[in-house]
Amino acid sequence: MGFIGKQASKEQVTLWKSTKTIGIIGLGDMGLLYARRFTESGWNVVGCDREETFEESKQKYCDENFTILKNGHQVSRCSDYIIYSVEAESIGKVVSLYGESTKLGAIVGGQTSCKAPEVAAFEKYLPKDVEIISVHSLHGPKVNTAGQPLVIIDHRSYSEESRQFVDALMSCLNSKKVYLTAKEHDKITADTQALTHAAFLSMGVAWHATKEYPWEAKRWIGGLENAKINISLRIYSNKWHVYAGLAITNPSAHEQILQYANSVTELFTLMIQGKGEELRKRVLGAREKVFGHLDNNYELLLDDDLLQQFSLNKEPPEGRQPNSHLSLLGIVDSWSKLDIVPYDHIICSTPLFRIFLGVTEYLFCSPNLLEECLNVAISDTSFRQDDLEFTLAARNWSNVVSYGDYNLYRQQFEETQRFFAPMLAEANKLGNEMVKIIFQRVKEREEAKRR
Ligand SMILES: NC(=O)C1=CN([C@@H]2O[C@H](COP(=O)(O)OP(=O)(O)OC[C@H]3O[C@@H](n4cnc5c(N)ncnc54)[C@H](OP(=O)(O)O)[C@@H]3O)[C@@H](O)[C@H]2O)C=CC1
Ligand SMILES: O=C(O)C(=O)Cc1ccc(O)cc1
Repeated sequence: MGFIGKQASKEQVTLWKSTKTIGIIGLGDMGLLYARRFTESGWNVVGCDREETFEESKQKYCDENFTILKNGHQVSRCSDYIIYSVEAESIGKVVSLYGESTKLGAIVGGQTSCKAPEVAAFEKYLPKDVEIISVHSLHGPKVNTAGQPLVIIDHRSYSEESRQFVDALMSCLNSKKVYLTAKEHDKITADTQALTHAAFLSMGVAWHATKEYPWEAKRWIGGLENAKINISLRIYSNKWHVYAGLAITNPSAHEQILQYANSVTELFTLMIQGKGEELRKRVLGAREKVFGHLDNNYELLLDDDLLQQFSLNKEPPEGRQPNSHLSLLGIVDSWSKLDIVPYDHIICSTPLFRIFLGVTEYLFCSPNLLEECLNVAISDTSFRQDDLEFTLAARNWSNVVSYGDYNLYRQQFEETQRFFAPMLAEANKLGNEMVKIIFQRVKEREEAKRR
């Protein structure tokens, strides 16, 4: 579906750059990323953080080429396109504060990860003359925006010119624009992000519970394990509210995280009951449903060798340690039960989701690997305690999300975050490298296909 008939002319964009103002409410990680990228491209940008921190913000951003204003009223009064980039939990409250100050005929959007509460707040608190075109960059603040998906939601635009203006502004990110409705966006992001985060958050809690740094223990060896460890730590190096908001505010996410907890519990139960045949049947059935459509020539996205180099251990042991991979069996079982075909969403996927899919695909589609994993699951007890902790963690995250308890979410997230704190900076560096190399590989492959 096209968002604009045709792009604005160069002259028009130059004129907008000299006459329009872009406002950003919330100069946290994502707001700052946008403010910098827009100013670098020649747009006039103003922004604010919470009013209480105005003096601090002025100091903090004194070397930047955008203007810091006192509060969202001032930003709203003078901006032609305003982006709310605040915590999902407080979007309603923040829009209720500043919405009425929006400049006559301006356009408003937001960066929150779930759009239902965001557009509800816009509809409730913005004057009717204001247009609503929202955005969502499907990546974290430290990822290069080029080539990453950027969702644009035209919820209430009144003219082609407004759409062209937002399109021209967003073009400076060089992201892949994807046009969706708010409802489509929330369903797809639940499918891709909710389960991914539930799995990696649970891994972190399980390692924390056994008081084991996985890169030190000699049991998580090999590329698949490196990917699990790096992504889990990457999530724990972000802010808790990003994951809490995304899961708690999205009703589809609740259902999916609950399914993940159930899948993991049921698979673990089959393991400890020694019901090998039943486990095998269930896992192979799920494989058929999720990966059955891939033909024999399908080239896997990732392999163990590629991921070997990304170990947090300075002297990683050689080889690969077989593992029951409960977290990965659980995800494919959940996709199967929820009728999710993860490939359908690749256009709208975050880097973490793509890596997760790559790792899962590798386990399920490489000859013998899944068989080995099922054998370990049934007959090798060395991962049982970890699998037990993992199951408890998955159920716990599901409970916290379904109760909508932000405080408990924060407490649990930050406890595990503290456990990993000494390694987060290093893990982030390595994770960035991993994301970059994998992204490059995908690009090369797409180019080769086109040739
Ligand atoms: N981080 C990520 O990976 C991604 C996040 N998102 C979404 O983007 C949004 C922002 O996330 P992110 O930048 O990471 O989070 P941050 O916490 O870094 O940024 C949010 C900012 O909004 C500020 N804020 C809160 N209330 C107000 C207010 N009344 N007026 C002005 N500023 C205010 C916060 O200030 P204070 O800290 O003082 O409260 C903070 O600086 C969230 O909804 C998140 O879900 C989307 C894509 C990726
Ligand atoms: O890639 C991921 O899943 C991340 O963890 C980063 C992220 C977090 C929140 C979003 O709304 C979009 C991307």
